[in-house]
Amino acid sequence: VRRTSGHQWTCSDVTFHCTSQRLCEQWIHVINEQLSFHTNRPRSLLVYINPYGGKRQGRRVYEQKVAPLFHRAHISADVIVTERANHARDHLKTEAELDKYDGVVCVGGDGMFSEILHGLVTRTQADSGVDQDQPDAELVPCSLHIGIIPAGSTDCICFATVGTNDPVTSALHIIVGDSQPMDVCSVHHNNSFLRYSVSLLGYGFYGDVLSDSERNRWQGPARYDLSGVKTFLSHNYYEGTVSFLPAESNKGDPRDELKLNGKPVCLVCSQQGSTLHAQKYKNLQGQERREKANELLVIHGKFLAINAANMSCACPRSPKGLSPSAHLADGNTDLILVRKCSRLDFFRHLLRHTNKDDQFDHSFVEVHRVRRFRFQPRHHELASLEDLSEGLKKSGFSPICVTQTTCNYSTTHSSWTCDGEILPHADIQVSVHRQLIRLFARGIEEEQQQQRSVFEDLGPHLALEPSLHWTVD
Ligand SMILES: CCCCCCCCCCCCC/C=C/[C@@H](O)[C@H](COP(=O)(O)O)NC(=O)CCCCC
Ligand SMILES: Nc1ncnc2c1ncn2[C@@H]1O[C@H](COP(=O)(O)OP(=O)(O)O)[C@@H](O)[C@H]1O
Ligand SMILES: [Ca+2]
Repeated sequence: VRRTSGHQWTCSDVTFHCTSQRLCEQWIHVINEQLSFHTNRPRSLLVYINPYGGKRQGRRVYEQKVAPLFHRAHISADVIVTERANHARDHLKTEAELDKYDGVVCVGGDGMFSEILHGLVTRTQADSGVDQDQPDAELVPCSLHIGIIPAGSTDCICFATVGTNDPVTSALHIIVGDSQPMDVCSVHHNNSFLRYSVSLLGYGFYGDVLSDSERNRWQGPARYDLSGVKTFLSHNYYEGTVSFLPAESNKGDPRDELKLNGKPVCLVCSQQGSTLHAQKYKNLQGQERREKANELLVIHGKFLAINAANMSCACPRSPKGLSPSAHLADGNTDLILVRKCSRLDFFRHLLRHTNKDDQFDHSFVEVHRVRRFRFQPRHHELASLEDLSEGLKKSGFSPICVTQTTCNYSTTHSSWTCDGEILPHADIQVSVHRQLIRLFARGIEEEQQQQRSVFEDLGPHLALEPSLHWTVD
């Protein structure tokens, strides 16, 4: 494996020249033996392909770019091309013989990943007798790793855990057996389970974009641009109450400039992080400790967007993501509240998702790292009445704003987008489950890490004797 630019990996060949046939056979034997010590590397995978994701290239991408690499790496793969939505989820939940596999691979976008996530997590809880309807249930982590071959529209989960949306790079991360733990949010409504989420839970702006874009799915990835512009012009805001349990103090702040975000050595995501915290925590006395651990903060307001980013949500549209310092595996999600503001201010904020400026540095934006939160929309009728009187006061606004204010009367509720799927309820409770799943990935590598050979990362097993004469093509 060779690293190229922009976090991409390619396959590279190494040719060994030996002085005799016997020596050559010895080397082949030793190399195969050493490779067999790499128990992390998968040998058998279950692959689901969504043929309709993104630009409908999933099948071609798998057959032409990924299957030949799996074959070379002696990985066997059982492939299922899905025939309907939720085919992969249902198969994983009830039928799949999971004992036969070292991992599950999805070829598609975030929606397809979400199917695999639901299939595996639900199956694991059912097998372990855990009731996922209980919001405070302690969920059992999944034993199988998940690999993502990006072939969807946004592919944010792949981008934010690998650093690029390239099928060959993802296939190579699977082949070398990389492992990246990931937090999963559970979403409940009135104490009954709705969905799991790993990337963005968005109410208001992003929820509206998703709801609108579903009607134009035939446009492929471009549907988000059209709906993005329409939703921005609508400038709808929504009233409600957000209550949340803040993260423990050692988990950093969403406005930190963290260099180790999501990396294997990241103290916040690793076990050391919890130990550091335990030490600090001991200093709090009994009663005070219990209060601090369960103190809910409550914020009431009118919001253009409420976003819970369980990871950075970096993607090609937003290379740093909605919350650049969010961790992949710290047990928290970053709750971003964008209050009602002018259209121009909201545009400035959105623009910062696409460049290096700090998107939280606005008076109308606040961000909190949280373990749990709840959102309750304001009661429909009350909100309509108040919006009506406010709309009249606003008659000095530009024509487009006046027209839209009229539209706001009927749109007091938005919808939540949950990794690109629309939730049926606005009143939700969300809890983060730390490191519930593991991906075949390693987080986005720093520049220095990228200079290293992937062989160095594989550790001492592949440190070949220097007496061998070899050339690299
Ligand atoms: C002035 C220009 C403003 C442009 C702002 C663009 C900011 C984009 C941030 C996107 C964050 C996306 C987080 C991930 C969401 C995906 O899970 C979801 C489904 O993905 P998939 O199944 O692969 O289609 N995608 C979206 O929600 C798309 C949002 C696009 C909003 C413009
Ligand atoms: N064979 C199929 N036919 C129709 N829909 C499917 C099929 N397989 C999966 N899906 C659904 O397609 C939706 C979008 O899939 P995804 O791969 O995320 O593509 P995109 O990124 O373009 O949204 C998901 O909700 C998934 O459940
Ligand atoms: Ca997290």
